[in-house]
Amino acid sequence: MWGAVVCGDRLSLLLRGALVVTRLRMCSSRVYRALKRSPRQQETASVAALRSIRGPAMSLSGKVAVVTGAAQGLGKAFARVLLKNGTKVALLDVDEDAGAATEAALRDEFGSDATLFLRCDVCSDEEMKNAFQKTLQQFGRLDVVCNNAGIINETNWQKMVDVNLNGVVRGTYLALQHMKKENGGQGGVIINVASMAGLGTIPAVPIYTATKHGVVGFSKALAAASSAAGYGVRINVLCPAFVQTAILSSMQMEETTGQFHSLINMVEKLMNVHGILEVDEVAEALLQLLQDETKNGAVLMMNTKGATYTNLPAAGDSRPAATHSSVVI
Ligand SMILES: NC(=O)c1ccc[n+]([C@@H]2O[C@H](COP(=O)([O-])OP(=O)(O)OC[C@H]3O[C@@H](n4cnc5c(N)ncnc54)[C@H](O)[C@@H]3O)[C@@H](O)[C@H]2O)c1
Ligand SMILES: CCCCC[C@H](O)/C=C/C=C\C=C\C=C\[C@@H](O)[C@@H](O)CCCC(=O)O
Repeated sequence: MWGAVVCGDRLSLLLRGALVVTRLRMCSSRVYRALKRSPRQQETASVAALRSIRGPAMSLSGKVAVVTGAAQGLGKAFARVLLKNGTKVALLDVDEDAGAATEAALRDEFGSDATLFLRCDVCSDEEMKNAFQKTLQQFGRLDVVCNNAGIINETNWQKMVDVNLNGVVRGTYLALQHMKKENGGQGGVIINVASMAGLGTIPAVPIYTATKHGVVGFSKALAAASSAAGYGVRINVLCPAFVQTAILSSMQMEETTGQFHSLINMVEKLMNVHGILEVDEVAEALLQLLQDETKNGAVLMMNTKGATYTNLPAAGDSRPAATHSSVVI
């Protein structure tokens, strides 16, 4: 009889252990790879690769962005890379303390007028609407929206669906409302953060997997609609593999009875295959999706081996999905 067994501490201890073992293994192999290449070669390879496939570049200087889930982790790294490129950033997050601390740190680094923290739950229509309004009041325009907030909680899966999928839909539609040209907006770009779990599957977290597949499908469909309607808004998806942030250690996993170790082993195997990225590496990929004006409906997946655009079929394209494009960064 299928039933869910909440594994709680034992499972998270096992996973933390797997994370530590994997990280040590990955560190040693990444150190080995890094040592094999000189710093210049390493720098050249990564910067040239990122630039080599970029189309005409959108300037970020003087632009305004909203980033959800910006108090820590990937969202904080996204906010920082945008600020480094001259963008003003509204930091939206439900965690008031972390958000205020991140705002203070980023103001110290980029100036008091560069960023604004707004406590905001992406599950709330009212709070999201108000946060977008306050962003426009503060900075006068809106050019970039990164719907990044997300959680992993297979126990309270309804909440996870609300944050990971409904929150992305809410942020995307608010972005369109303020940016699309038919409403008097200047156009812009939306980056929705999915995961490689949105392109394949992680059996240990089936509902998380579903939310990320939903983000990919929604974003690609709306990108095609935006293009057809002439909104002037590009919509792209970022699908990182594992990244060193709090989400991995904070998750509560519920799983079917009797497959405990096999599910954990699958996650550990995926970690070995994909490695564990640093947040700044993913932030560089975000820049590419933002600035490459040829990218609309693009899905950029990345792990420690590099980044690849996947060729998921566009709307109306009946050909089978060829998952990988030729370019690897
Ligand atoms: N870390 C990874 O391995 C990984 C891999 C692929 C994709 N992702 C995705 O990246 C995104 C960011 O995750 P992270 O790894 O930085 O996690 P994180 O836990 O470090 O940061 C997530 C942030 O979102 C905020 N948040 C959570 N619920 C919210 C809500 N209802 N409203 C507003 N803010 C909320 C949290 O307070 C936190 O600051 C998520 O969508 C996650 O699914 C993470
Ligand atoms: C229990 C850990 C949850 C971590 C969630 C976070 O989003 C990290 C995900 C990291 C990697 C996921 C990899 C999934 C890989 C396989 O599903 C693979 O089939 C994907 C293939 C995609 C493709 O080639 O197009």
